[in-house]
Amino acid sequence: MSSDTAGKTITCKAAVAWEAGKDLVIEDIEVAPPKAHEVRIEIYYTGVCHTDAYTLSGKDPEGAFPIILGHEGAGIVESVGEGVTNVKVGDHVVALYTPECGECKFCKSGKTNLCGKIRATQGKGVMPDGTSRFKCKGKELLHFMGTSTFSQYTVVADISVVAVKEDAPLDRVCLLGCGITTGVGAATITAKVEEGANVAVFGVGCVGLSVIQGCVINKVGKIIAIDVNEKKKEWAEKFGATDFVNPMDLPQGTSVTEKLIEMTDGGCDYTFDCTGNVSVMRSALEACHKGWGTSIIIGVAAAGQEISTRPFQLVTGRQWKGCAFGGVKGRSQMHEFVENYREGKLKIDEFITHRETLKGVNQAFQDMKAGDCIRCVVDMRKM
Ligand SMILES: NC(=O)C1=CN([C@@H]2O[C@H](COP(=O)(O)OP(=O)(O)OC[C@H]3O[C@@H](n4cnc5c(N)ncnc54)[C@H](OP(=O)(O)O)[C@@H]3O)[C@@H](O)[C@H]2O)C=CC1
Ligand SMILES: N[C@@H](CCC(=O)N[C@@H](CSC=O)C(=O)NCC(=O)O)C(=O)O
Ligand SMILES: [Zn+2]
Ligand SMILES: [Zn+2]
Repeated sequence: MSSDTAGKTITCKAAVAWEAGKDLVIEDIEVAPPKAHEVRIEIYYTGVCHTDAYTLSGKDPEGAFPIILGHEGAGIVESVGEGVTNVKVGDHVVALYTPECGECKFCKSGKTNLCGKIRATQGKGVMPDGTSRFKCKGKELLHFMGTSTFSQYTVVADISVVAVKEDAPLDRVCLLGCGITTGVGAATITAKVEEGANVAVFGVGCVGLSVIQGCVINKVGKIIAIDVNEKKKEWAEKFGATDFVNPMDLPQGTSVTEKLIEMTDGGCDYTFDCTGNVSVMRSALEACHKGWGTSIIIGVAAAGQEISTRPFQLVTGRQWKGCAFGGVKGRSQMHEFVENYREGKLKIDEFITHRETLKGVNQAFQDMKAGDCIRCVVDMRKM
């Protein structure tokens, strides 16, 4: 099968971030055809993640402008470049900001999902050959996280895309492109939380709720959710948290760490930071049980922020870890996530609190900051 547009430049709408800290602007952009080992995708739906807002804010050391943000997208393959064998025209796909080449030192290590093949160019906002496929008003636009899903058409490396079953709704499985997979994977793949373990999850957003979901899947014991927003208690409980702590409500002089240690008879087996706040990361580590407790950092902290603790915390057996995309290998493992959703074993629909059209993408960013939004899905084909 081939499309009428194959080999031609496509003009379409995209939300362009011209400058840090400014609203996105809906523009007509030109999207060049995919080169060898590249795939052009018509993006149907995209989620908006806090990492998009983080880069737009100007706090991301890798953030450069003008750029097309977005990394939680799903759509249909419009055309493929020479040598592409893993997807074909018409395939329903999810874009992967953590690619999987299967051949590099990282992919072959069996120890990580991070793939090294295109990380350097991806971080610079260009395709693996060092150039961009996007143009607007004669200017080149940068790619974001190898995906740029805030465009009606995008070009990605073939190792940055995975096909999903056609009956998996694109307006839902787009969220497997980041938040849900990240949280569930952090719990089940990175931490490998076990039955009966005591867990604390700091930050009850899409990522934190997904960690809770992963903990429920693995039948842990206590799941203590911590959030400064009282409204998140209901959300945490809906997803299976057994307890909720609002650090603002603790008696004067009691820290959240002390509270968690008291609630778990000496500390948690696993804690997860899903806030991106470095002082929360410290509390999460120090709430771990002496001798074996492990804390997983998921949240993305701004440029210049650093974590600290007394080395004694690690000397006495607590471990600090972190993961990107939950430790999930997108091309090998996405299928399992989609199947679990199709079989009713993985929640996705429940995360969608807001929907916007492409024109409403700035509203989606506002929604995200309002505190009552878990995920907003943008319909890229509606203006
Ligand atoms: N490593 C990775 O691969 C990935 C990392 N991320 C990162 O993960 C983080 C979470 O993402 P997401 O779930 O979408 O974000 P959300 O903002 O939706 O969730 C974070 C939650 O943490 C709460 N919070 C803020 N400060 C504190 C605090 N001091 N103590 C307890 N809770 C607090 C927020 O409350 P309030 O609503 O009041 O602000 C909010 O409810 C972000 O930093 C994001 O960039 C996301 C995806 C992938
Ligand atoms: N560019 C930032 C780092 C941002 C970051 O950590 N991104 C995560 C995914 S967050 C998704 O919403 C990630 O994949 N990290 C691994 C990587 O290789 O980028 C900075 O420079 O601080
Ligand atoms: Zn994300
Ligand atoms: Zn690789």
